Amino acid sequence: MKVVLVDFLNAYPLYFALVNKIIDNDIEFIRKMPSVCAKMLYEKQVDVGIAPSIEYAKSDHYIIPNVCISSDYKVKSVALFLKKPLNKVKTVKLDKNSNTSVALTKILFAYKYKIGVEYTEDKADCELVIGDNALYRIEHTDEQVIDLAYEWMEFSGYPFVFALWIANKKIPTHYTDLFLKAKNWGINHLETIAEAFCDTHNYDYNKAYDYLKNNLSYDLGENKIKSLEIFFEYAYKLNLTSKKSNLHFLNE
Ligand SMILES: C=C(O[C@@H]1C=C(C(=O)O)C=C[C@H]1O)C(=O)O
Repeated sequence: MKVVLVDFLNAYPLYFALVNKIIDNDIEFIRKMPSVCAKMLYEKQVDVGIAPSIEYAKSDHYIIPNVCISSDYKVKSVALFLKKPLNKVKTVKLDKNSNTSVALTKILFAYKYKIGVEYTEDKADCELVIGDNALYRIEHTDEQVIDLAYEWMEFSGYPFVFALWIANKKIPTHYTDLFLKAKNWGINHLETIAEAFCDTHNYDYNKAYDYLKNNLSYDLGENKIKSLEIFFEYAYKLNLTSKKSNLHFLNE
């Protein structure tokens, strides 16, 4: 079993216990940026992966139930950094590590802000940044920062789901059980995880812990499933996906 993992602090709680063999397993792990996780999963270079949620809507894959990377209010690490007031923004630079937040940005500009903008890879009036890069940038910027989980909550009324465990084929329940056990271990050991991250990254422990505890959540309950359905509907409406997506969970 080959599994690709998102190499951001926000994903650590889902796999820390597996990668460090706190929970015994025979899985081969690779860590990549989210957009690369999506590609590897799609090209079947791996069997399972943590991948941007929008990828599910582009595939005929399976969602592993009861687990995701989401935010119930503000996520902190998925943000627009503005050089101008929002109503003056004409160009938006996207983050090439992301797929889901790129789609979310496009949906918010089209349907919430109702501003026509040009998307670019170059310097722009406003920039989408995700993950650890966003956590660092927030510390050192005087730009206006717009939190995209908060914006989605205001727009849709639901907590946003950034990433899912996705399998590109049916896998034995033994493995889905391992992923759920790892999540449960992770959410009960956020101190250990924040500490391990700060040992290898130049980041403050209290901030890492606060981020994991208060900005992120990992259960995939009914309101988050509803949120995914609404997100996929808007993505389809905006031609970001080519089909209307029904959610298929493993072991159902
Ligand atoms: C919350 C975040 O979620 C990430 C955002 C993703 C995306 O935009 O495609 C994919 C995986 C998540 O780990 C973040 O990186 O800040």
